[in-house]
Amino acid sequence: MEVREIEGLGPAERAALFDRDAGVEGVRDDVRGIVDRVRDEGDVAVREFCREFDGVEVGNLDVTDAAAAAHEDVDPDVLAAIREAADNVRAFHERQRPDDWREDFDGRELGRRFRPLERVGVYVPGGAAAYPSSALMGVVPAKVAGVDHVVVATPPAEELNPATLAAIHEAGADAVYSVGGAQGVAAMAYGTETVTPVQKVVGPGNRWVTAAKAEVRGDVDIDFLAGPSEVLVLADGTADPAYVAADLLAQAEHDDHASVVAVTDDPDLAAATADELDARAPGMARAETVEAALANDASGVFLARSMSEAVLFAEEYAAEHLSIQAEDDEELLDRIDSAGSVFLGPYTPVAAGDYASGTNHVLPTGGGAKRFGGLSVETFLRSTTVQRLDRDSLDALSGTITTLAEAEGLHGHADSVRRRFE
Ligand SMILES: NC(=O)c1ccc[n+]([C@@H]2O[C@H](COP(=O)([O-])OP(=O)(O)OC[C@H]3O[C@@H](n4cnc5c(N)ncnc54)[C@H](O)[C@@H]3O)[C@@H](O)[C@H]2O)c1
Ligand SMILES: N[C@H](CO)Cc1c[nH]c[nH+]1
Ligand SMILES: [Zn+2]
Repeated sequence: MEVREIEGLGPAERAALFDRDAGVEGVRDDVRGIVDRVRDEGDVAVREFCREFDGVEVGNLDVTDAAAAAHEDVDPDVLAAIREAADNVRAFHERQRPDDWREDFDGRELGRRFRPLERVGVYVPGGAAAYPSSALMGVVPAKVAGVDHVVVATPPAEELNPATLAAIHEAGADAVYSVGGAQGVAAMAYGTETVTPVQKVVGPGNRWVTAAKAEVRGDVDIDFLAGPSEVLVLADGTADPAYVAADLLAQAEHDDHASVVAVTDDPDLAAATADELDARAPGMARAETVEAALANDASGVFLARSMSEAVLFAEEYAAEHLSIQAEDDEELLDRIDSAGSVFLGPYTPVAAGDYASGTNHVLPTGGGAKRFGGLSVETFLRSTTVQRLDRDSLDALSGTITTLAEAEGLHGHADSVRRRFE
């Protein structure tokens, strides 16, 4: 792989890096057709798309019982790993649960309370790879938030992946449907004869899933666009090129459209990382996918003239995962605001957060981290403000309210205050 200097990047190269969309826009028209048909035709369309895109004749779309059975039968070592990961994810997300509060503000009692959504849909991917970990990342926080009915949609297969089913059951999903891709998202958003419609669709997926979430947004709520995986490793000369390359290769194996980047001010590290990528990619089990991801125009190894230039690059990229492998990692982190999830130091591979440390791996891609954060307990909550004023506190505020109300020409508002003092 060629090392590119940031200084020499032209406008088209910068746009490919910083306005990347991982092919999502290119499938928007196709996805609109799929979503419309599922909304209009329900299970018939779902079954047809399962046949067309997954090559599977789906009988019963509802596989909730199969998930319970898989939980009984799955390899005990896999179940133990699922349970430990679920415990860690639960512990981290319980820490996020906000408390209701009321406080006195000069005699005005004001507060906020939080209530869970009632019905949410979690997309659990499963095309090119199996994703039991994504089942935990979507369902566990929803249950911690107190969502009553959590449904899951996951792609069909001649034989559904037992670890994915077991994780869905372990996480506490209430219903599981065997439908993936854009049709899975649409089924949860609009409901079908079999699938219960939900208020919010969350979860990661490939470009068809991501385009479908963009399509249904507005009719139902969504979390954000969590498309093909991304990592940016910000490294200085102290980093080990084998670790830097390993973190890039790990995310590259998700999808041809994954984006993986290393940025450093050290020419030797840049060259060694590029060599390591070239040496290791061809031998990987998913070599074709890895090589496609490394070749895409939002991926690469970049040389900065200074760590300040590298930091600016990382900020503009706003990666889903930001790994900092450098001596002054905390100082560099202080200078970056935009990243989905941050991994500090040589012994914090992105894979730790992908599976088991406890943080959520459903994270914004395509620069979404400039505007919002990843999946959390708040994703599943709505907040309501509450207030109580007494006669004295209303009296103290009445002049301000009536003056503003009259300035707006809304005399009924002013009158609703004055009447209380007549
Ligand atoms: N950003 C995040 O938080 C995050 C987390 C985990 C995984 N991911 C990403 O999730 C994705 C998982 O992808 P996957 O493919 O393994 O599983 P997936 O479940 O996302 O997609 C599989 C579905 O894609 C649909 N599909 C495939 N080809 C199609 C076509 N030509 N036309 C229409 N639909 C088609 C099929 O319906 C299939 O069921 C990867 O891109 C991975 O990087 C992202
Ligand atoms: N890296 C993915 C998020 O982009 C999450 C994941 C699941 N399994 C392995 N990795
Ligand atoms: Zn991953």
